[in-house]
Order: sequence, then C-alpha cells, then structure tokens
Amino acid sequence: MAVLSKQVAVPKSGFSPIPVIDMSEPESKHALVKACEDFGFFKVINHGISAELVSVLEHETVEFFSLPKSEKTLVAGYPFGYGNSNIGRNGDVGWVEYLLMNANLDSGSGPLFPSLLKSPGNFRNALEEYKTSVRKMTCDVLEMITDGLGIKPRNTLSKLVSDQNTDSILRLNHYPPCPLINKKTNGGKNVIGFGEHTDPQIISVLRSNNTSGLQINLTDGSWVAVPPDHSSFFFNVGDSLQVMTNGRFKSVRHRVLANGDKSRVSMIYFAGPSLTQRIAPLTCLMDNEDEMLYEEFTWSEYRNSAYNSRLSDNRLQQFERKTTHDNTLLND
Ligand SMILES: C=C1C[C@]23C[C@@]1(O)CC[C@H]2[C@@]12CC[C@H](O)[C@@](C)(C(=O)O1)[C@H]2[C@@H]3C(=O)O
Ligand SMILES: O=C(O)CCC(=O)C(=O)O
Ligand SMILES: [Fe+2]
Repeated sequence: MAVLSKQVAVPKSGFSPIPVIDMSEPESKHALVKACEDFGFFKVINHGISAELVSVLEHETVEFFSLPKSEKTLVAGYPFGYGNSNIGRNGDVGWVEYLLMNANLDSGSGPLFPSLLKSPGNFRNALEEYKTSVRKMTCDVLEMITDGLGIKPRNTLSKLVSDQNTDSILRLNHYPPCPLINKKTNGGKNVIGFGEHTDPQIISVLRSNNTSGLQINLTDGSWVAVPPDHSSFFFNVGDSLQVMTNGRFKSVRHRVLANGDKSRVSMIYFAGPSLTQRIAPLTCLMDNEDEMLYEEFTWSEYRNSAYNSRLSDNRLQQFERKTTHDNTLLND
C-alpha cells in the first residue's frame, strides 16, 4: 500500500462540538438547519435503521476485505469496483482500500459484485436493504431540513435523490491498522487514510465502526476529531447543496487519519441527483437583494469536472459568479 506521511495540524480534543440531531423529535428541524449552516455536518440518532442490518453489512464488508488481494482485484475497476491506495485518477493516495458501487435502485449490484465471497447472497441482500433504508432516512432528513428552512413543498430537496435514476454511490472503505504510525520511526507524524476534500453530491451519510480517524474542518480552519459512534449516522452537506442554498449551508471539508492499532471500516452513501438535474440557488431561499453566488450547472457537468480534479481542490471555485460587490471592488 502506498503511503502518504506528513505532518498535519493536531485536532482540538476534549468536548465535541458536533451537533446531534434526534430524528424522533420534530423540533430538531431548527437545530438541523443551524448544523448545516455552522458545520455542514451533524450526527443523527433515533434514526430507525435496524442495528442488525448494519451489523450484517459490516460483517460481510469485513469478509470481503479479508479476501486475498488477488481475488479482490478481480473486481477492480473505475469508477466502480475495488480500489487500493489510489483514490480517483488524478494522483491521490491514502492508507485505504475500498469498494465503490453504483447505488441506483435499478442498478442491482452490477457485474462487479464480488461473487468470490463464501456467502455472496448475504452481502448482496445486506447491500440492497442498506441502500433502501439509508435512502429513506436521507429523504426524511432532507424533508426536515426543508421544513426548517420554511420551504414548500416538503419534497423540494428529497425528490432530487429519491428517484430510480439518481446518480447515488455506495462506498465501503477499509483502513487497515498502519504500522508506520510509530513515534520512534516516523517522529509521530500522521498518515493520511483519505485526504481532505468536500463531497460533490447533495448530502453524504456515513456510518463507521468504533475506530476513530474522521475529522472535519471548522470555519476557523481548525480540524476537529469526530468521536466514532457505530450506532449513529453522520451526515455531511455536499457541494451541490451548498450551491442550492446559495452558500448558506457549508459543504464541509473532511479527512480520515489512519490508526496505528485498529482497522476502521466505514460505509458512505453519497446521495446525488439525476445526471440532467440543474443545480442552482433555490429562488425561494433568496431575498430580493441577494445575488446568486454560483453559475448554474447540471449535475453531469459538475460530476465530470469533479472527477477531473484532485481530492483537495476547491471544485466550486470555477462556478463562482462575480457579484456586484466584487465588480465594485475591481473598479475602485
Ligand atoms: C480524486 C477524486 C476521488 C473522487 C473523484 C475525485 O476526482 C474528486 C472527488 C472524489 C470523491 C469524494 C467523495 C466520494 O468519495 C467520491 C466517490 C466522489 O463522488 O467524489 C470520490 C471520488 C472517487 O473516489 O472516485
Ligand atoms: O471513510 C470515511 O470515514 C470517510 C471517507 C470519505 O470521506 C469519502 O469516502 O468520501
Ligand atoms: Fe468524503
């Protein structure tokens, strides 16, 4: 596995500022909107997803990653399939192996489905049930957000990701314990599991085992560790939702640091719209004097441009509009 070892800022420790949203409490909608504005990140509890389903999928995922490398690479591919160390096609590497799958309702598990497993049927069923449950929870969260924003109809956002033909992805990540994290040999430097980035889609839903590593970047530039919680889900605002809210919601930068002792296993559902969906600030969220901060684009255009970029790039920059304020400054 290729290694990227570099000195990274030490995250704040102690009390965790990560907002916790109780899905069984309708009034959480206000805290939800504030979390999207202040952090672009929140943890969801009382979500109603079966712990049994999640633990079966985790078990099957661990089984898959335990296969010999020669077998896993039988399902290697791009953009979907097994990958190891290399993230995307533009030179990014991390201490991670992964399985990326199309999460469309009608995609089935595709030709890359790992039939090499002892019990492929269990893995396939767990994946299908997980995608269905997580998509439903994502729609519930997006509807709570629309309510909190005072937008009607309630499905303004959820309809973008609930369809048969949305461009959603399911990613299983495995970060093996990293022997390079040893103070004597590398001077206590961190090893990057998954480099800092924002997610291009509308919203992402992450569940991991109890191994730490995920960090988010606060608006003051500092990194904060996200305490792992295997029974909860973590949501992060993606670039497309930042644009649709005209910058009101923040697409949070995040990264994963490798762990010296324990493996981390995570599953992330990236809720994306259909390829032809127009992404632009929602006029119902704008006041008369507000200016659109972004040029409009289709999800297909944005996805193509994102997949040609490096992980840490600011992908939205090229879609930012010059505002009257910028033009005034230029003319002064
Ligand atoms: C370096 C890259 C990997 C990525 C495609 C990209 O060119 C830039 C965006 C990356 C990202 C981040 C969120 C998701 O993990 C992902 C699947 C996505 O949609 O955008 C990855 C892409 C990837 O791993 O191929
Ligand atoms: O594995 C994780 O915990 C996060 C990975 C991530 O951010 C991603 O796959 O986009
Ligand atoms: Fe991510």
